[in-house]
Amino acid sequence: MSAPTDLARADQLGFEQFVHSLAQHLRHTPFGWALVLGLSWGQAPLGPLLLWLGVFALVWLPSLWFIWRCGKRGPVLAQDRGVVYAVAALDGLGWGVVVWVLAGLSPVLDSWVLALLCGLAALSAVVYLTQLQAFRLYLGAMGLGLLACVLIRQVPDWRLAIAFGVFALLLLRLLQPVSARLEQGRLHEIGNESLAARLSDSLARKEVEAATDALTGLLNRRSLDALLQAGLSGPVPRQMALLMLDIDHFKQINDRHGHACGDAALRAFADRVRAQLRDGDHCARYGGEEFVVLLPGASRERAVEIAERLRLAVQGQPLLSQPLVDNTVSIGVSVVAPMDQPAHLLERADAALYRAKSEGRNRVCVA
Ligand SMILES: Nc1nc2c(ncn2[C@@H]2O[C@H](COP(=O)(O)OP(=O)(O)OP(=O)(O)O)[C@@H](O)[C@H]2O)c(=O)[nH]1
Repeated sequence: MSAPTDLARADQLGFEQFVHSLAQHLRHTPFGWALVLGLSWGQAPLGPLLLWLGVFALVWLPSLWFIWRCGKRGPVLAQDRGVVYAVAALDGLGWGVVVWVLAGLSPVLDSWVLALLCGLAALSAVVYLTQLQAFRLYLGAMGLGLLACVLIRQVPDWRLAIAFGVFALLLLRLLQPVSARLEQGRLHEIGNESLAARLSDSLARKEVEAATDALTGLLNRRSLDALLQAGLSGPVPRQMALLMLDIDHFKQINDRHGHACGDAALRAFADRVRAQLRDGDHCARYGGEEFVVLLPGASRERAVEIAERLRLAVQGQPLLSQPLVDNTVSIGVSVVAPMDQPAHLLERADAALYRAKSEGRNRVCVA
């Protein structure tokens, strides 16, 4: 069972395909006129033929323009259906009234007119496959010209009118299952599209979840490992510095104000650090109240400068004001050395951090 939105979308898609095909169909109308002129040349009076052609062309030109414009701006079923269907009906009528010009002149011409109308109807079936309602109008308008001629002028023979009617009904009957199958196909296509969009959305969400720390929104340890690995994987490792940050006396926040307050302090700390970094620098939560900042391209001096800036940014303003949480941060700095593996860089920064803690906290130490 398809959702109403899918059905509406399938209808709209069918309509778009129809307008596109109708535009092509109308562009080929002059070939039909040439066929009529060529085959009835010398057998039908030229005056009525040219009059038919002139009037048809007067209707055809604005129809073609409208359908072309509609196709260009993107047809909208609810808005354009009326005019598009009117164009279809006028096109059918244009061909139907050719009977008035050609019928009754000779039995051969009468049969030829019937063959022309049936051939046109069969050719147009492909165009109208997605809009059978419009096809009914087209065939009805065509048949109307024929029927009016038979009723009023008694030409061509009734049998020819009946033959066209039977042919039109058969054609519609044959098209119905094909058209229904096409609609099913469109529904499947739309269903597949929305499924693919949902899957790709959820995959993107899962990828973000797998790469980030849920509490702070920073990169998690897995992403940090991948970044380090990528940074150190070339034959000559890229210049890079690593800062390991640890909030001083963090345990006291939990002990005094509770775990939720500790979480809020971690989030505030993450925001504070993030605000100090440039695009291209990375910040990850390494675990607990330990964070790592990766500074691609940074020298030892630059890394120390940034670490000092981070330290002052934490010291300068309480992490939380209600309740007051005013902790400082200790930072260990390491820079990439030849033959370094990610673990080496982390170990050196950790050792520098340990030194910063043991020397009294709230300071930056370099490995
Ligand atoms: N609220 C909260 N607390 C955490 C989280 N992860 C780790 N902690 C707490 O962080 C505290 C870390 O304490 P310690 O390792 O003793 O370090 P510290 O109190 O910061 O002391 P120093 O690092 O020596 O300055 C522990 O109490 C952990 O329970 C977390 O996600 N949320």
